[in-house]
Amino acid sequence: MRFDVLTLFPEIFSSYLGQSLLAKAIEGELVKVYPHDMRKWANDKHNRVDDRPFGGGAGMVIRAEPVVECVEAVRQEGSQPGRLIMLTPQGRRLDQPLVEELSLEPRLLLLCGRYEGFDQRVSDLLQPEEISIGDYVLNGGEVAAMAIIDAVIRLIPGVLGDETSSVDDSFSSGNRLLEFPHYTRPRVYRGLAAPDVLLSGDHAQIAAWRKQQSIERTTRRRADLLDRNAESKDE
Ligand SMILES: N#Cc1c(-c2ccc3cc[nH]c3c2)n[nH]c1N
Repeated sequence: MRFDVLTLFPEIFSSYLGQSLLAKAIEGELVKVYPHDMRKWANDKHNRVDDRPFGGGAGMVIRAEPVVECVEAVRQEGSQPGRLIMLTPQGRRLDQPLVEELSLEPRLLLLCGRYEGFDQRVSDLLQPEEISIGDYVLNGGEVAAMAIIDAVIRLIPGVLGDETSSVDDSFSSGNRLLEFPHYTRPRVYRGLAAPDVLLSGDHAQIAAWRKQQSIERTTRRRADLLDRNAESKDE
């Protein structure tokens, strides 16, 4: 799977690309991530990538020309145009079903804004899909792009080792329960002991305990997910 990230701050992705899971996926040629600096396409006489908004108001707007030309050029680099996604607070909320859908794409182009956002002609000409990672305001689309890459690569076959699977993750398709609590050595830490059932070797009992813990935790913290669980079972 190929990700092209179009941004004004490609350096943000340098250390992110080195994080272990992604680095292994890149090393294993399961994933490729290409940051692109949109400033390279700011070729007007002032080499400006942004400008003041028509109609006045605070902040700056990213000019359409460098963005449209960057997208067109980057698309030429690959064997297929890819699914173009603009990160924006106004977009469709990212959830696990959408992550699963995106993980089936061979190529994603992630368009990261800054300042007050993009000139509207970027959307008019490129018709990007708009996605938001949540109802809070970030300073740009880069963190959202990393969230999408991070969530998607977990679902690409071979990225997670054999010992780890995304199947039982909270929110994976059909699974709307929060994870159960985890414990590891030492058995007792500062007077707090790991539950005996986890050391019993009785896998049926362990599975039952974990399921109960997930249900209790979800009921306490995210009862809304239980409603969605019920709805999806009715479908
Ligand atoms: N996705 C997303 C976002 C953003 C976002 C995205 C792009 C820009 C460009 C300037 N400010 C931005 C905020 N805020 N909150 C989200 N969930």
